[in-house]
Formats: sequence, C-alpha cells, structure tokens
Amino acid sequence: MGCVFGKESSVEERREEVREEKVDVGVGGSGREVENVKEGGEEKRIRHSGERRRRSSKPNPRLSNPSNNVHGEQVAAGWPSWLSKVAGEAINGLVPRRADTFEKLDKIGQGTYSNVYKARDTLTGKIVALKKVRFDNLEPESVKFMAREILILRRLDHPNVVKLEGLVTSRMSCSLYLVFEYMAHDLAGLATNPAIKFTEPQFFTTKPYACDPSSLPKYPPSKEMDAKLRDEEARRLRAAGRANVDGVKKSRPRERVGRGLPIPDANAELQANIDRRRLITHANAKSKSEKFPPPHQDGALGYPLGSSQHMDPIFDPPDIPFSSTNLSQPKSNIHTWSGPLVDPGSVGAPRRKKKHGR
Ligand SMILES: Nc1ncnc2c1ncn2[C@@H]1O[C@H](COP(=O)(O)OP(=O)(O)OP(=O)(O)O)[C@@H](O)[C@H]1O
Repeated sequence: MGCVFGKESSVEERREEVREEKVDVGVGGSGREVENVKEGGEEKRIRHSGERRRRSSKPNPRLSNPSNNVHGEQVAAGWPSWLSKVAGEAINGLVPRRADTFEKLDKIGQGTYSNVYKARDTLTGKIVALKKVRFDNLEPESVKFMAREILILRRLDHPNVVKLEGLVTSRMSCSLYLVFEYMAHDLAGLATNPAIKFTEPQFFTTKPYACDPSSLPKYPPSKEMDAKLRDEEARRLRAAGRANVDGVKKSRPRERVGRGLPIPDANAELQANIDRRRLITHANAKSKSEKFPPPHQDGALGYPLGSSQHMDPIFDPPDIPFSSTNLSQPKSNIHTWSGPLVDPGSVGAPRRKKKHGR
C-alpha cells in the first residue's frame, strides 16, 4: 500500500458506529486505546491518542508460521487454511468479517496488487474502502507478501496514515479484502493541486509517531524491489533501443524538434509521471496476485441486495455458518470486525487492555 490519504473533515468519524464492547478496530497493531463508552444512553467510540500503553509483544513483520493449535483456531474462526498456514502471524488475534456483510458501491481505484472499492458496511452503515487482493493459485510468496503488508499496517498508528480496520475472507474463499477507512482524497490527487501545500508536520514528524522506525523491516518490500528491478530493466532496454536507433538512423529531425519542446508545468508533469509510473507498474507486473479479472467480472456493482452487489459471490461463497460471524444471530452477539480471536498476548499479537468509563 503505497498511499497516504487525506481525510475530508471528520464526516466519516462522526458516522462511525459503535460496537457492543471495546474492540480493536485497528486490527491489533494500533498504539491507541479504543473504547466504547456510554454517553446519554448512547454508546460512543473514543480513541485515546495521548497515552501510549506498553505491550508485551507486537506483531512481527518478519513472518513466522503459527503452531498447529493456533492454525486450528484460526481455521475454526473462519480463516482459510491457505492464509493461516502461510500468514498466520498476520491474522493472529483477529476474526475475519464475512464478505456478505459489505455492499459494494463503486470501484474507486486500482493498485499494483489490488482493486479498491467503496463499500457500505451493512452492519454499521459506515462507508469503507475495500482493497481486494486475489491470489491466483494461492502462491505462498504472494500470500506472504500481502501478509507482510497487513502486519505493517497493523503496527502503524498515525493520524496521517489510513487505518486498516479489518479483514474479510472466509474458509472457502481464495480472496482477501482489506477494510480501510474511506478517504475522500489520496495524496497523489492532492499533490497535483497547486493550491495545496504540504507541511512537514503533516507527515511522519507528527506525534504519535506511526511506529518506531527501528521496528520497520530492514529491507524494502519485495514489491518495491521488483519495481526497482523493472524500472532498471526498462531503462536499460530504452537505452539499448536508443543506441540501436541511433546506430541505424543517425538523424530524425522531427524527433529532435520534439525533444526540444518546453517542459510542461510542474503539476502536469507530476501527474504524467504518476500516470506513467502506474502504467509501467501495471504493464510489467509479474506476480500472479496482480492478475485480476476485468471489472465486469470482478464483483458486480449496482445490483440488488442479496445478489452480486454484495461482495463477490463467486469468490466468497456462503460459508458454513460460524458462530462469531453468523448473520442469523442477533447483532449484539456478532464479532463484526476483525478482532481478538484468542488471547493475543499468548500468541504474539499486541495485548489490548480494556478500559472502561474513562
Ligand atoms: N482507504 C481508501 N479510501 C479511498 N480510496 C482509496 C483507499 N485506499 C485506496 N484507495 C484508492 O485506490 C487506489 C489504489 O490503492 P492501493 O492501496 O491498492 O494501491 P497503491 O497504494 O496506489 O499501490 P500498491 O498496490 O502498489 O500498494 C488509490 O490510489 C486510491 O485512489
């Protein structure tokens, strides 16, 4: 996930719904306390950003496999076996959300490995962004790569970094959705607006720090490495191509005129570079997990409830009902978000302290 997003006022925050008890909607890695308190008969969700609590353990971005009993617990909780086997640590302490509890509204973006949808959480009414990662052949390396992103996102807690709020999948599914707060703007879009100037505190010098820099992975994600190698290869090929062309046709006056054109204004150039980079990235993408069906096959939008407007009936067939995620139960008994599955402290996920009535 290469994006940092800007949030439009706090409209979405005001819309955030409340769950029965304190749950870790930051899926476990956030440095904030999140709690629900009753106020005037109404429950409100509050975040304590000032005080940081010590934790005995944090998810480790260098992945390790879960023990057999943790794997068993994860599968029982609704995680697909392929995910738990390869990326057990990334989902440690969480339960998956069911796909049919979201209503896809629109396709809003596409990343290197994903399609992103605006969706409504039908249990809370909240608008979210769903990043769909589909793993063709469930290649362990692709899964591990995504797990690494999840682990890092779980650790990040910063006002300027979009939060991972949950994960959606099911035992029978071969896809995974990351649930994020919905952001009205993205950084690339804002950067192209000359009226908007970013200040340093808008980035990572703002406290609380997103995470302790020393805890970040030592090496860049393989995706970045791949991108770097692809860029270098593309540059090399371009240079080789130019050398060939120069060798064959020494002089192409019209081309030289073209090269001499004035540079367009900075913002247009920035956007063009962004677009070009995206094109190169997508055109050269090699990982199996980067292949997606065309939008018309990738989960239909705009259909009535209960049909394909719910998420991907193809890739998310109804599961055998699992108690924690079964819609036939009253809402109050549902773990609606990816939240604690087992005692996180005992299996390496961050420990969350319950706080009441602060
Ligand atoms: N939380 C969000 N709210 C609103 N739009 C989003 C959100 N997350 C992603 N998007 C949109 O989807 C696009 C793709 O996002 P995504 O995170 O998949 O890709 P990326 O970070 O640009 O690239 P990569 O796949 O390499 O990480 C973004 O550029 C943005 O337009």
